[in-house]
Amino acid sequence: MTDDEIIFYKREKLKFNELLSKFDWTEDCLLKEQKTLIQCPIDRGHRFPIGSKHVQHCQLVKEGFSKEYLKELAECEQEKQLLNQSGILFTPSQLSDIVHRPITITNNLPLSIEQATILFSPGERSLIAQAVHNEALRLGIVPSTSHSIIDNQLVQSQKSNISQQLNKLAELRDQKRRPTKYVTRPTKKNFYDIAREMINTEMKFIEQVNHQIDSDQTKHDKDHSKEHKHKHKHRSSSKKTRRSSHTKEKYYYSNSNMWSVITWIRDFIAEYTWFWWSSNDSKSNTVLLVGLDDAGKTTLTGRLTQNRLIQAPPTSQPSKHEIKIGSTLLAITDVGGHKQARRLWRDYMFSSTRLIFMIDASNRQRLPEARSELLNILDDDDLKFVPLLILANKIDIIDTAYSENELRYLLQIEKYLNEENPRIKLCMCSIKRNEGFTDGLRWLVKQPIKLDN
Ligand SMILES: Nc1nc2c(ncn2[C@@H]2O[C@H](COP(=O)(O)OP(=O)(O)OP(=O)(O)O)[C@@H](O)[C@H]2O)c(=O)[nH]1
Ligand SMILES: [Mg+2]
Repeated sequence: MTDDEIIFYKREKLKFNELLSKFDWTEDCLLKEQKTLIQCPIDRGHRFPIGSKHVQHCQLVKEGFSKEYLKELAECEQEKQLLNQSGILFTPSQLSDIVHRPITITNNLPLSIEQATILFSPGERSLIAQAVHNEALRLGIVPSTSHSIIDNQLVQSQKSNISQQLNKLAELRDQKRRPTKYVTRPTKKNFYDIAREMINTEMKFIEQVNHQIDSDQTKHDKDHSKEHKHKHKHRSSSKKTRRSSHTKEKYYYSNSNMWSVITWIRDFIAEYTWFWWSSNDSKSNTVLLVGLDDAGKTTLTGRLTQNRLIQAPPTSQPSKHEIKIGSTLLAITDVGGHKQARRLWRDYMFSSTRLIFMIDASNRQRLPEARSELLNILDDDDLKFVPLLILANKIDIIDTAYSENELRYLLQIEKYLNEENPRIKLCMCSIKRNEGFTDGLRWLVKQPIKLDN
């Protein structure tokens, strides 16, 4: 099987399993236990192994116990009995007092369990059950020593309180973990990288010096011409020129040695290494993967390298991964996305020939932040020839995920996409569901690149 066929097969299998789980089936049920399965008398779509408690659960769900709120079977039975058979009637106004809100129903209690579930929240049901129980005790319908459903409900609500607290603590822990200190791993640089860096730094310095000299000179010229406007009209201009060249010479003199070394290195690289740059495959296929934290970058690298859904902690160090798209080998660097890490993006961009910007399409609050980071890259003149793939991830979260058209508009990337040969591409994807990104990656590797960006 080819890679594509394997991916297709896995994706279809995932969809199939999701479908099965909706009917409470599993693949195992279908393949191995066909003979031992029986049909559910309540819902004909359900099949279940003999001996399981499926029918009772199904009955409870039908009676109005929601699946999420499913309690122990015994507790449900107790609640049903109390509500249905106590014979205790509450008027709507008494009911309003119990649940502390206006009630619109016209008939009196006892409520059937279906009505109770439809009309009242679990908390309110527990208040009603408490009131019914108290009334039953008062009338002597239930013995005072009986184990009440209230106790069960208390236990139930305590259980859910504890799990809520645990969830909150877990959230807090995750929030605290995100802004961890960013540690940069020393990168291995070769001779050419070091030379390039030296040249860039020195050229910037010299440009600054030149700029400073020019602005000093202009200022000085203005003052000077004011002072000697009438007196030394002709002499001043020659002095000015001499002063100017003298100052410049002074600066150049202090840097002249360095300047000549740099010029020599630059010329050397330009003349003798063009072949090396253009033939070096790894250099021409270096991809930088950026995007806000929590967008799913590391999850993508897991998909690409291990072909499975990984759960990674927030990235604290840049990491490099090699993957093959068709016959092309790509070296993808995943630099984290939190604020400290973003400072490094630009450094890495210059040693990369292609970019991937990942967005969490389902996170509406953080879209403006993602847009501003994206536009920073798109508006950077130094990067205007670098092909950029925008992966809008997490479209499986259908409640909040933006559509492609909405994103094109909200990210303000229409103008870049409408160019004749756009250097950017937007792909809607879900790394979790393993879909939507392969086309984008293929497009990215096919883009022509300019090596000396
Ligand atoms: N629902 C959904 N969740 C996803 C998807 N992709 C990634 N996630 C989840 O998003 C969370 C963040 O994923 P990471 O890959 O760690 O995010 P990151 O961009 O590497 O974040 P940093 O390392 O902090 O920059 C994880 O909990 C993933 O399971 C997806 O396609 N759908
Ligand atoms: Mg990460």
